[in-house]
Amino acid sequence: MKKSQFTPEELQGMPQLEAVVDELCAPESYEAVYHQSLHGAPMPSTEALAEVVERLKAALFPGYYGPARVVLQSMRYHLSANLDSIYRLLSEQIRRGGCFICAEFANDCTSCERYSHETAMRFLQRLPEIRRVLATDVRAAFEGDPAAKSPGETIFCYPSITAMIHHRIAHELYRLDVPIIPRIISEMAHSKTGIDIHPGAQIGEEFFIDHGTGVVVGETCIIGRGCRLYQGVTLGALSFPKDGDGKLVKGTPRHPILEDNVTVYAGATVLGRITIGTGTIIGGNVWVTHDVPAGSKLAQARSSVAESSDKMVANGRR
Ligand SMILES: CC(=O)OC[C@H](N)C(=O)O
Repeated sequence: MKKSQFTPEELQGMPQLEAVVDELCAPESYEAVYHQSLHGAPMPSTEALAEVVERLKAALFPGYYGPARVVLQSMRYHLSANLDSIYRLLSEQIRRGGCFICAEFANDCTSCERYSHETAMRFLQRLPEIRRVLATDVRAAFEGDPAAKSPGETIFCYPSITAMIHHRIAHELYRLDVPIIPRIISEMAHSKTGIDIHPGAQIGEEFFIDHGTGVVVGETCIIGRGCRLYQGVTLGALSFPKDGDGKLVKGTPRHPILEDNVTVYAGATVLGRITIGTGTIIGGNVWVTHDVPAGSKLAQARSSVAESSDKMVANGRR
């Protein structure tokens, strides 16, 4: 007889494992956390979407991303093959996103196949405009940072450009009402850069976030052209209104509007549906919850100088 592969101790554990399985299979345990795929569509794949974004980066910035040796004579061939792959991969992910939301809300999604191909194509048709706007972000990064030695350095190295590539892709998919995929793409950039921009945020041309870590830009923000943020800036909501049933009201405009050429320095927090007028400069760590007229300069109170460093230490010890 063949010897059991399990030790006596392992076999003794089996009934206990079975009890765990029983509990996890009870409807009251899984109901709130179980996703049933619809029409054979599993959840969107983060791996496939990462490939879509990498391929889009190669299409938008040839030579910087994707095949390193792109020459002008071969660009059409690289691009055509790449766009063909993106079209197929993205259609499938859009289909999965559509089926995901239908499963969540028990909708009927019989046209998901046609919807996903049409939507992927409409997105691809926006690529030339996405590239045009991203080129203005690159210019803003190069012209806005004395430490940047060339526009190419910002394309290849700057978290702001990584975040904006993801954002401008995600925002177009969001505008096309694609469920969940835009958010997955935004969160990829968030993990990579520490910059958290909701795909719904409307951001004008020539946008630059210097350094970037800890920046948060909320869903209903509207940002004009030529704005600049530094690390740790929050453009957030001030309150969370609830409906008669005590449920959070979703989707209402609740984040700031920054008019053109606004600069917000490190650590500042700007909250609520307020308007920050053109050309305003908000200093580091300032907290703003009211409208600000154009051309304002907001600064934190100056920190006072201690009488002497000896005294500071002595006071600290007492
Ligand atoms: C950025 C921010 O305000 O976050 C709070 C919340 N997620 C909201 O969107 O309102």
